[in-house]
Amino acid sequence: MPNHQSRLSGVTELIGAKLPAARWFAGRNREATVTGLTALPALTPDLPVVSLEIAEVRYADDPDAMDHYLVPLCYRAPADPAGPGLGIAEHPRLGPVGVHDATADPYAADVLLDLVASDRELVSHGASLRSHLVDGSALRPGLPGRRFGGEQSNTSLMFGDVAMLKFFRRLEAGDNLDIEVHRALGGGPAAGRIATLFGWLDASWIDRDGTIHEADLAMFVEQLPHAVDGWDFALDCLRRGEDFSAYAGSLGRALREVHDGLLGLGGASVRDGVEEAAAMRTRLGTAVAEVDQLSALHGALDSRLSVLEPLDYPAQRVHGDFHLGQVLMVGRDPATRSWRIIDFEGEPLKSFAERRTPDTVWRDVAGMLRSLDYAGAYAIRHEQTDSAFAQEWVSRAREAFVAAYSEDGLDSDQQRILRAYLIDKAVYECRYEARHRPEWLPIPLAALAALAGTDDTFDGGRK
Ligand SMILES: Nc1ncnc2c1ncn2[C@@H]1O[C@H](COP(=O)(O)OP(=O)(O)O)[C@@H](O)[C@H]1O
Ligand SMILES: O=P(O)(O)O[C@H]1O[C@H](CO)[C@@H](O[C@H]2O[C@H](CO)[C@@H](O)[C@H](O)[C@H]2O)[C@H](O)[C@H]1O
Repeated sequence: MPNHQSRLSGVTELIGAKLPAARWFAGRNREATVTGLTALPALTPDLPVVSLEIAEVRYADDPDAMDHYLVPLCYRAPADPAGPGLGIAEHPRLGPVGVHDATADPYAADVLLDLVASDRELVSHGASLRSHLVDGSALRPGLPGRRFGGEQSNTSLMFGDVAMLKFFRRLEAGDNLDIEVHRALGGGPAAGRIATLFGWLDASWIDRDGTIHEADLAMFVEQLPHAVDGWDFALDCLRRGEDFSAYAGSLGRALREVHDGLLGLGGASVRDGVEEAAAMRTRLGTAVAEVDQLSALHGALDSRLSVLEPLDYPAQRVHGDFHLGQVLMVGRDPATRSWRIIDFEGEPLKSFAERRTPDTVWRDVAGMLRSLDYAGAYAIRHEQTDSAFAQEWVSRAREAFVAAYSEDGLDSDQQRILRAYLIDKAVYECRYEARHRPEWLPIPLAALAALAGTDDTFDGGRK
């Protein structure tokens, strides 16, 4: 066994006990065990020791499956004034230590900034940790680090008002999709639609079986100024009674520019309508098995998907999980503020291989149309917004988004394709809501009831 392997039953057990409750742990509803914890080369020689560690996770329901999660730690003396952190554990080299979450530790934040602000490789016992600096021009020494407090599925550190370091929690073997897209679009015509990439961290390590693993660990980007999440921005408009169509139009143009840029990442291919309809039917079947309320719509939705079968249509790299939470309105001045698109990691319920496969741009268009519908439905259900106003708000926003995205409007095939992807997205949402937020399930269910109707086309904004 390579001796960089932590072999810390104490620390491994402690992390194993904490992991199931972590916001970022995707296996919360499964019986999961941390079967190993591998320390990458330490970032500091003496206590406090900052150490990025990789937890190997296995599942009782699928013994062949294994995930790797990134766990940034900071070991401190047990009597350190910072307290015990996650708990005290026995470290084989350091002895008893307080095990702290490095993403919540100001000293660790300084050390991490120092790492990402340089081009460096640290090597120890067959494991390697590398920082790649692409653009350090905005960085200043001593930028204070703090953990980002907003909603997210990974964990980010903010440095001053300049930079953001996003740690990917569930690691993907090889290149991370988000970094790949930011690298590919940076410097090109769509660069203004995304955050500037400052750099990234990657690593390789050897597990107990001698298998070599490689993964990207973190993305270091520009902190977008005065950024408001598109979901909050849209709901504020609804609350103020403000029309969203101009914002939706600029969002449509932004998506179009990003899609044009993404074409350069892997090029164009073709999606086979027969295969895609079959894949959507499989996903529908899975959702029906998980969500009882869907069974009444199963037959009608299944037959609506046949619309794809005679069609072959272009595919390329896309965003994959495009909704209002994945766009930020940036800037304070209403005259100059504009949209940025973030988080190109794709749908969390898909495998990494599926997320990388070229897809149709209509998946992203459908995602945003569904999201606009969600905003209106949420306002009606949870904020007592007038129903007629909210429905009109949604229709106008959806029409403006599609019109700006497509410039010349949709031909009849595109309308049919879009309709099928609206169904597929709402089916996905039913699974997502049933698992995470059952009280929101009526929103995609209502959309599916409308989409199960007999019309095969996308009727402007209304369905
Ligand atoms: N470059 C950025 N600048 C400022 N805030 C950002 C930036 N990127 C993301 N955020 C904030 O972080 C939140 C989560 O980002 P996201 O990339 O979706 O993370 P995750 O994949 O972990 O869910 C966003 O909704 C936004 O509020
Ligand atoms: O965690 P991610 O941002 O990758 O996306 C997941 O969570 C989203 C909810 O936070 C979920 O989006 C659904 O709810 C949104 C409102 O909260 C709505 O705007 C989206 O249209 C709707 O799909 C997303 O599907 C899921 O992948």
